[in-house]
Amino acid sequence: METTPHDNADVHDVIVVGAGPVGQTVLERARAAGLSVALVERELVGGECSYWACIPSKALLRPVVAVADARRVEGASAAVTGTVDPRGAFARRDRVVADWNDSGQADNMTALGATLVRGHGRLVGERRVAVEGPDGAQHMTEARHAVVVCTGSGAFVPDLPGIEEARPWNNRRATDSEQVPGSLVVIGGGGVAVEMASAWQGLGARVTLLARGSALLSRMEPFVGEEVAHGLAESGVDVRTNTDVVSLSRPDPDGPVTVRLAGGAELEADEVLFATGRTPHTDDIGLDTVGLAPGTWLDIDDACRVRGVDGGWLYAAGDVNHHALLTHQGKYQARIAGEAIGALARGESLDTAVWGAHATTADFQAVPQVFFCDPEAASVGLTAAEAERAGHRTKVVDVDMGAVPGAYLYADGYRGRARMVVDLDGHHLLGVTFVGPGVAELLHSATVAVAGGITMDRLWHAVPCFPTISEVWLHLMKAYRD
Ligand SMILES: Cc1cc2nc3c(=O)[nH]c(=O)nc-3n(C[C@H](O)[C@H](O)[C@H](O)COP(=O)(O)OP(=O)(O)OC[C@H]3O[C@@H](n4cnc5c(N)ncnc54)[C@H](O)[C@@H]3O)c2cc1C
Ligand SMILES: NC(=O)c1ccc[n+]([C@@H]2O[C@H](COP(=O)([O-])OP(=O)(O)OC[C@H]3O[C@@H](n4cnc5c(N)ncnc54)[C@H](O)[C@@H]3O)[C@@H](O)[C@H]2O)c1
Repeated sequence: METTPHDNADVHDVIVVGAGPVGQTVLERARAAGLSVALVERELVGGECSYWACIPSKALLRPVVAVADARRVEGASAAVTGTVDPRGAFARRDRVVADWNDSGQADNMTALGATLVRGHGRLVGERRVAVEGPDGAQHMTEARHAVVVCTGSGAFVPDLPGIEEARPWNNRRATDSEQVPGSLVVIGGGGVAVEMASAWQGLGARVTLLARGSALLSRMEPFVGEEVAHGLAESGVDVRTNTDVVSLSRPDPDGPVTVRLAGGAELEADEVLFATGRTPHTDDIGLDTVGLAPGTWLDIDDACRVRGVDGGWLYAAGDVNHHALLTHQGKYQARIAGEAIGALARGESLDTAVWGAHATTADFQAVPQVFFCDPEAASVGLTAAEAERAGHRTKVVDVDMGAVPGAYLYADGYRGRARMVVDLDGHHLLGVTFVGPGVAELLHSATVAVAGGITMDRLWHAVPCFPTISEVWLHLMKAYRD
């Protein structure tokens, strides 16, 4: 590493701000391209995903879904004699988040050859990042080639009357809590709401879910929200759609919270969780010093370069660009960005053609998503409505998964649905959706088919094993051809 003569800034090829899964992946690809990298992190190496989102939420859901699965199998159900043990679930959760200690992940980053700089990073003009350390000291860094913003997102909580007094949970308390509240009101109808309602009901809370829209998981096919609402209700969750929260209060700090609804009704609960979306971590990262508006999602081109910044040195990957707020999709963008930075550093030009090495094409055509509630919901690509809006001529094929032998062997009275959306001009899949127990691991087959543009004639030759749930593909293909 060298330093600039005028202000002793440390010079690296690449500076990555934010060491969540996305920043870590940029680092890995940049190192693979032979570039030196500084990784700036203000909190925990591993980000929201490792400590307060994907990992702990799935750790809390797994025992709940495992017990629900066993209860659906005659013979096995007799072995389920009690409820989920929250202490065991919390202990397992604590283990998988390494007790919120990031030394293992930090060591992995330095083992890759990165310089880890602890502190809050802010852009200071072109290719420069000032890092304010935990002790308040400023450390200046400068990049030869690129700065990559991977600062992620935080919970968005609406500014309702009484919100502060109510001390609501957000995704952090919903994933790191050590106690099961007697009752919990969950506000929202997206992924965090349905997963956390599933988890906390299974852990023993009485959960009420309040969604302001008419459906849950409204970005997926409409039948998904219906099936998930049915599953939540079966597990005991009180699901209410078309319900607007107007104010909250908790007059006694140790007492219950009151949630007031439009129309005048009130609900009382031990805790209230806002699962109402995300806000980008861009309000205090020096965007104004490079001509961008603080607090906004960062608009990027195909290779993840931030639009509106001259010179193409500023990149943004992960939640912060708002393409798809998912770890795997952010890591995909990170791989593309890392490869692009490496190619440009070698003096090569970029391949930003559709599905090219430096284009995030999958962000637009093949984003896979799984919600790990009970039942699981999984989709990739376009819904039927999205395909129609985009002007495709389509055939939509639906099947009842309960008729698939692998499914009815998996669970008695298996309840699930699948849909594929076929492009009638290209004869390939635009989107696939599954909802039902155990469908999460089916999804990658659909992702390969959608991203690969595999024709329906060739897909007819992809034989799913008997009797797996994957035979749903055969049912879909037969329904399509017949
Ligand atoms: C409850 C919940 C469950 C989820 N489950 C899933 C799931 O199962 N699967 C999935 O794919 N996605 C899931 N997501 C979404 C997933 O968590 C995000 O898409 C993912 O964390 C994005 O990764 P990231 O690296 O962009 O950001 P983050 O994980 O948010 O990491 C950003 C990092 O940047 C650091 N940082 C921020 N600002 C600065 C600064 N100025 N200087 C230095 N460091 C900074 C932060 O401290 C943080 O460590 C879930 C989200 C939630 C809320
Ligand atoms: N398994 C997974 O992959 C997984 C799990 C959870 C979350 N995530 C991702 O994390 C991101 C955040 O999830 P999320 O569920 O918080 O956001 P979301 O955007 O998916 O859903 C937000 C919900 O809150 C509602 N809402 C928004 N403002 C509101 C208000 N003022 N009052 C009442 N309701 C309001 C919306 O109508 C919507 O139902 C999503 O992009 C999601 O994909 C992924």
